[in-house]
Amino acid sequence: MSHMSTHDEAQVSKFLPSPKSLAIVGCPFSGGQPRPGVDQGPIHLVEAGLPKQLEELGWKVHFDGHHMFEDVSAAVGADEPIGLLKNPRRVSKVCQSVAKVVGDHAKNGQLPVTLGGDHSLAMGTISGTLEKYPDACVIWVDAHADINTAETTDTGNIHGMPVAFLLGLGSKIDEFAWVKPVLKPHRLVYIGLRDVDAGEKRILRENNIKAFSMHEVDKYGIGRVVEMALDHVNPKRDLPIHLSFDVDALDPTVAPSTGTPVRGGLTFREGHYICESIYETGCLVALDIMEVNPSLRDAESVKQTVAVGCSLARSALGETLL
Ligand SMILES: NC(=[NH2+])NCCC[C@H](N)C(=O)O
Ligand SMILES: [Mn+2]
Ligand SMILES: [Mn+2]
Repeated sequence: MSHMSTHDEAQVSKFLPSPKSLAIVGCPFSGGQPRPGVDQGPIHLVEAGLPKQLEELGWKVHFDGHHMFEDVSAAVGADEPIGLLKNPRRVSKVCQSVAKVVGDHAKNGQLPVTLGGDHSLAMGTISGTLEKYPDACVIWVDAHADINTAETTDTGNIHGMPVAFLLGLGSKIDEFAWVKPVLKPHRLVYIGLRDVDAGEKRILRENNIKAFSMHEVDKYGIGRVVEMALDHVNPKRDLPIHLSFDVDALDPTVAPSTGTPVRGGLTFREGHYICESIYETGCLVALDIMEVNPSLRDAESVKQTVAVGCSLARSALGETLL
């Protein structure tokens, strides 16, 4: 049964030194989208006990407070839109500083766990990861593709655009010149998509980007989908993996407190299965948990969404059911 071996073998990391060590990068930032409150996501995740939960999984956990970005905001001042793009300078500066923090942790041999905050932050986290691991692949779990360019965006919300910046798509914007086109289309795969704009569908097609929408999850089941996704970006399971998890990939009944919920999403188990399987590869080098917004919906929904954010992180970092 060697083909079924991974689940019961304690998988050691292929890229991190031991003892295994992670750094929580709390990013209370909401400038990539219009709804206030998503900046409180990381604060709630930490207050719910995430650092201690990860310690209990055997990680040495570094957390020295959230990154407040005050200096950045002060330096930016008034932030007029550039074309349709909202808060462009603030988003750019914050992501640039996140890239530095994440990159430094990665270079120290720590696994950065970035807590959002809105998904524009992934422009920073993935830039940081790729600086240390240039051949890393990205698994993007989301209801949305977040691959709009300055030309295709309808909303101007930059949390719908980070992937385009990382791939170097769309017109160049001076304020984002620090974002290098470090990600290659064949090193990116999506799981969970179900609300993709027309312009984004064209971009996915034209760039041959592999995506497993909810249609494929229904058709093949999550087990096959994760296997096919890994076979696409990491066929030999020898490349580092950056997992960027937007909680709106989950069905709104599972993760209600998020800014752009879309019905028909991943079940609780499907979401956790993705995280568990990626941990089992031994290739995970960075994790993002994004778009928890504790100011949306009722108190019970908030508690549920924060708890699910914590449990996704635990699953990606080694928690098993048995
Ligand atoms: N990270 C997210 N929740 N993104 C939602 C993006 C929605 C839409 N496609 C937009 O560009 O505005
Ligand atoms: Mn999303
Ligand atoms: Mn997203």
